[in-house]
Amino acid sequence: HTWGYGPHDGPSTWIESFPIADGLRQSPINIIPGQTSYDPSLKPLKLKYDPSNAMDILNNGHSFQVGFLDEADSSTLSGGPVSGTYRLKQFHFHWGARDDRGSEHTINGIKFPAELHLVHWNTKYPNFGEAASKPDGLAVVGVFLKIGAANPRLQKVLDALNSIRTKGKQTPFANFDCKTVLPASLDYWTYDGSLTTPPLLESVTWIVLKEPISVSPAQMTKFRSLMFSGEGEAPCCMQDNFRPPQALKGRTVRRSFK
Ligand SMILES: NS(=O)(=O)c1ccco1
Ligand SMILES: [Zn+2]
Repeated sequence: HTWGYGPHDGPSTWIESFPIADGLRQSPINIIPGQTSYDPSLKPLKLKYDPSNAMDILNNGHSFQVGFLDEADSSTLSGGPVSGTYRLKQFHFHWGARDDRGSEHTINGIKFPAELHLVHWNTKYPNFGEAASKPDGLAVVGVFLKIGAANPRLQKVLDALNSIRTKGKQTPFANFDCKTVLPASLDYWTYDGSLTTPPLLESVTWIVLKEPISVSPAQMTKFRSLMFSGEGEAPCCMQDNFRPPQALKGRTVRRSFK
């Protein structure tokens, strides 16, 4: 019985197998900008991505993810709220069945149609798996998508979805520069949180960008053309694969901008 996003295996049931679901630093959260604190000691985010590190694109039955070669410090995150160097492992998205929902983080209760997560692990640990179990092990950059003009920078990813329609399908995905999907501004909110999918490990320094990137309704339809289900199973559209906001439990959300 694996987890999912449906009525019988969705976010409200995850606590049964993953008791940390009710922990002190769970993600996502609702960000209330008026209640965040500007921290002048926060450094600018330093992101360096090597397009040749892009390896493959996979439908894992919960989302799709683009995987990166992480054997060297060629695609890294440093600066911002973290110390040390974090290597890019993968990026993926969360989205809704309709344009009025889909993001995991919310701003003043507002949901965006989708949210991009770029997942990085701290090189003080030997690999992603080890890092994922440490309180400073991971750093995830979250980028909101908002409905607007078609985003040409997403097209290469969207075109690859035709090859990974069902759960477990994977195909090569080479030469992709993640910088091209980021917004102009790297202003961010940051807080201590967790993975937003099981095992919900409390190892993530969240870095949520203030500026969204655009996506068109037609491009959103392409996201929704993926399947949670495997080939030959009853088709079940991949949509609403987001966890709702979790309790802040006393945490402070800092911002890098005035
Ligand atoms: N959604 S997320 O970025 O917190 C994540 C990465 C791996 C598992 O869950
Ligand atoms: Zn995610």
